[in-house]
Amino acid sequence: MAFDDPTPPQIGHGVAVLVELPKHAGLNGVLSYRTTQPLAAGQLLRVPLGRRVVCGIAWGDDASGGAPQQGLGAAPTASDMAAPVLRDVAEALDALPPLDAAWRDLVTFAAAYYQRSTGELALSVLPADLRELDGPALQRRLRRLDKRLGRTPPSAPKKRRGKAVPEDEVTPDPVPPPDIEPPALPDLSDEQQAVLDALAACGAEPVLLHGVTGSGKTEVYLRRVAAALEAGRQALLLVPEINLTPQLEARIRARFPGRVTVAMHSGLGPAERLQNWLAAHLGWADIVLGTRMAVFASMPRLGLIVVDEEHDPSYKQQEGARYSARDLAVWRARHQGVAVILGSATPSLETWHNALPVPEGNGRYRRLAMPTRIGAGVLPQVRLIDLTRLKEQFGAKQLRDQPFAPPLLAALRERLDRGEQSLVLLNRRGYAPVLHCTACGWKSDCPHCSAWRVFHKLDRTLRCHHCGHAERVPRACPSCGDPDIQPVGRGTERLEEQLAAALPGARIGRIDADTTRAKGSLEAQLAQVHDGDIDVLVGTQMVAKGHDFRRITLVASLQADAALFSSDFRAPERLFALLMQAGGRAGRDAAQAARSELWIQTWHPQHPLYAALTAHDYPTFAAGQLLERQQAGLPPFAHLALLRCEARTQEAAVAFLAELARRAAELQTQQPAWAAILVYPPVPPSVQRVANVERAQMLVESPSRPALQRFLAAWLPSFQDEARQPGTRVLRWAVDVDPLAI
Ligand SMILES: Nc1ncnc2c1ncn2[C@@H]1O[C@H](COP(=O)(O)OP(=O)(O)OP(=O)(O)O)[C@@H](O)[C@H]1O
Ligand SMILES: [Zn+2]
Repeated sequence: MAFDDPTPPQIGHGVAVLVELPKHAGLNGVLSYRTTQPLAAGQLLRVPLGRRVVCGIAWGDDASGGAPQQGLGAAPTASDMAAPVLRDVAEALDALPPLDAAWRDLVTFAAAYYQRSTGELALSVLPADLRELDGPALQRRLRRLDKRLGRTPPSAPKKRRGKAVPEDEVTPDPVPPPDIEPPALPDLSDEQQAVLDALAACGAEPVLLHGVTGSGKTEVYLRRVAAALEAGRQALLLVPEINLTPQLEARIRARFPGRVTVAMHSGLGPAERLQNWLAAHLGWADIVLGTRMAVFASMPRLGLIVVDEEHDPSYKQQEGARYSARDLAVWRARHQGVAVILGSATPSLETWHNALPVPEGNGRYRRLAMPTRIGAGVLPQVRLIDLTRLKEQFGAKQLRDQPFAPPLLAALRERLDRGEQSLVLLNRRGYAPVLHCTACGWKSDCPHCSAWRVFHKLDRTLRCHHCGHAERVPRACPSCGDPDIQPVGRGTERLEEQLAAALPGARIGRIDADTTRAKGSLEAQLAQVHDGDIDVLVGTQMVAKGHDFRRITLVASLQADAALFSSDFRAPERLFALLMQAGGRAGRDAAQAARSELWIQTWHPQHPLYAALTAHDYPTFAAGQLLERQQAGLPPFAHLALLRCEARTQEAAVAFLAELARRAAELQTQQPAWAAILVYPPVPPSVQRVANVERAQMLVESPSRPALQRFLAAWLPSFQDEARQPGTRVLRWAVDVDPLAI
């Protein structure tokens, strides 16, 4: 690759600079400029672009083929191309070391894989504030950071006329931690010890740590982090949603006093995000704890990557470059020759398949298991309640008004009497998913979306969860005027109300997206649970994962069945993971574990998913799912891309995709290797219209990943072409490689 060339451009020569330009611009984001000083590849710059001055990254010398950026945004003509007059680099931010080759390779790979421009991806993963900084502002930020961390800022690299600044000279040395008494460590369980021995021996091979909930995976991560820090390296810890686990950050800081831990996630303010990024990039931070965006952290001494709860869908970015941070973490670790640990009690089927030995799987990862809970704690006993029998016994009305089977209610009361906590899961917020008029059949649909508006009783609104459209609840039916409009179905608000009625005196709490909007409110509510101020917690999947609740001994899931029959082939996998994780919140204290239970109310108690769940048997569940996937030609046995299109009308969206399909067929006749790729007809997604925009999607399936990659790259120009056609009514289109939700 051209940018690996360590020779910097000569003074007065052209330099290729990466700027934030989308792929549509056709340049992959590389433009040429003139420089009057030697620039190392990866150096952050300020460069003129059109009428603005923007952030750029020196990407190699001019031979790497940037288009000239000249004039005031004028399009280059053929004669300009012959003798380009380059604009000058405005400024080099040389108080910062350049982004290293490993980082540049990572963004180059990610951009190509997810079909984005390198410039767009590379700059979008830098903190917004960094992109705005000029030299003096950067100096001020560095001094502030230096004060906070007590480190000396790097001096600007020595300028040597026409000579490279070798990368190892700008890579910071690790700073020895101050002498602070480390906290006492727990004695490792035999399983933890065995896993750690194996990890110490297995070098940079990717590892799946398959440990049941409460088996002590976090302790294993922390020991490996400690080993990396001792070796003078930095550690990167990825978690699905950091707000959900404030505990973890505190635990890491307590474990590594004197070391610098920084967080990277979207909940941080811009100034803090920049500080933390700088600390990582300068090598001052030893540990980076972050969500998916942190996979792009610049870490010059990276020595370990951990991906906790690797199966979690939030590792997949759902807009812009739709990258999978888990997959990029594995790529990055392999590319840099560092260890990566993927941890989960319910691995994604892709990862499981990678970790199964040949011939069942493909043996790419090492699999290490921790099948038992810490302190001889047992996993919760699973109890299935047959809703069909319940309905026969009590009638439909009773089931609506009082949604708990009598034995479940008795079990909840028992917990209450013993002073233990319960968690009731319902994956639907609001009071009721729809309001309905008993006289004329009117339903609270959203005028802008193909969806119902949800009834929120607290503020008496009807709110669309897709477009946000909210209105006061009408007093009477807007269609026929009848005053008898009724909530249909149940959300967490209503469940909270029904629980309060069924369990007089119990302190009931609710945690969902509605109760946690204010900053800090989730932390406060979780603290209430941990402090024992709540007896029964009602919540959505937000509370099902990751939390180390010590006093919960009962978890109940009230209506989970929908996922069994979803058109999304990943729905059963997600349901299994959710229920396993939710059950995993119960009985985490070994003293109480023996009587911990996971209750599931279902219309389909015979379903094999529930049988596997009852036996806590992930491998059997996974084997069944993998067999189905293999027979149906689905991931991990095939590779998918999903094309999404938005337009004012459904016809326009479908026509756009249909035209692309036609062009795909043309391409396929040209290249025999692409003949096996299937392009399915365009279809509307489950919610077809959102905020008055019609959506359509088209699935592309390939038995080979490289073939799909090359095919998409060849196909993409026709998208740009088609979208530029005069009279096109397409608003947006996007390519989602390895889509998670179909
Ligand atoms: N060796 C040990 N000795 C005593 N306690 C331990 C040990 N290892 C872990 N623990 C404790 O056991 C509990 C569960 O551990 P941890 O949270 O790491 O489990 P986990 O495998 O990450 O679970 P989950 O997948 O449910 O998040 C924690 O409270 C932790 O402090
Ligand atoms: Zn809407």
